[in-house]
Amino acid sequence: MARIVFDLDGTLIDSAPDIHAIANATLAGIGAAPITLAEARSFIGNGVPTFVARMRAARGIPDSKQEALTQVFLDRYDGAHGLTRIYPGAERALDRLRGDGHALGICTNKPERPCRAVLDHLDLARHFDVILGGDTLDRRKPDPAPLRAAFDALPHGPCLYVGDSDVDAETALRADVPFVLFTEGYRKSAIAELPHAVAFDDWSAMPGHVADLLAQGASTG
Ligand SMILES: O=C(O)COP(=O)(O)O
Ligand SMILES: [Mg+2]
Repeated sequence: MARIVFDLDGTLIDSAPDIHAIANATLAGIGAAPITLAEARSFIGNGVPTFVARMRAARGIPDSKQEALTQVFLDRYDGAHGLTRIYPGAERALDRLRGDGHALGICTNKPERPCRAVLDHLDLARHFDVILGGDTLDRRKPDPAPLRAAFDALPHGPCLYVGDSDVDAETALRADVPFVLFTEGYRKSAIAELPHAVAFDDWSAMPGHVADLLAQGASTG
């Protein structure tokens, strides 16, 4: 039985529309022009402070506004799940993986409170034995510490990390665990440029890939 840890935004859920909406509400609060959904998607992956810094840079907003904008953004984040959708097939895949006896966890750069709020809203929290957000520890991905902490909280077994982004690929590499890449999320690089043990674009095929990987022994205990 394996320990399988998942990224959240762009991996299990398409949350960019909600993040886009709170970004634009935050910008509107200071009379700044909105960003596009494509821009919002491209700013996701390194946590809220980096998202806000990228958003400011895109609209020429000075560094002096970083802290205040981050606070406004965070204040809106807990309730930001009305536009978020689970990727087709992802919930069945989680059911199947749990049915196969694997222990599941979350390691995301989304702050822990909005992470737990959206998982509760979508009734996904019950699948996970450990949840680490971007602010749970004092370091976030691509630092491997949160991913290692997630694996440490699960019963011993081979480890896999499932994510969608360049940040996730780097985190897995630095934590020395095989990376399973979901190709339909918010990655910036080409698939071939991201180190991965296996890539998939359809969640219904994902548990089969996991079974194959584990059978090959391409995982660490
Ligand atoms: O909040 C972010 O920037 C990204 O979140 P993720 O780690 O779940 O992709
Ligand atoms: Mg992601």
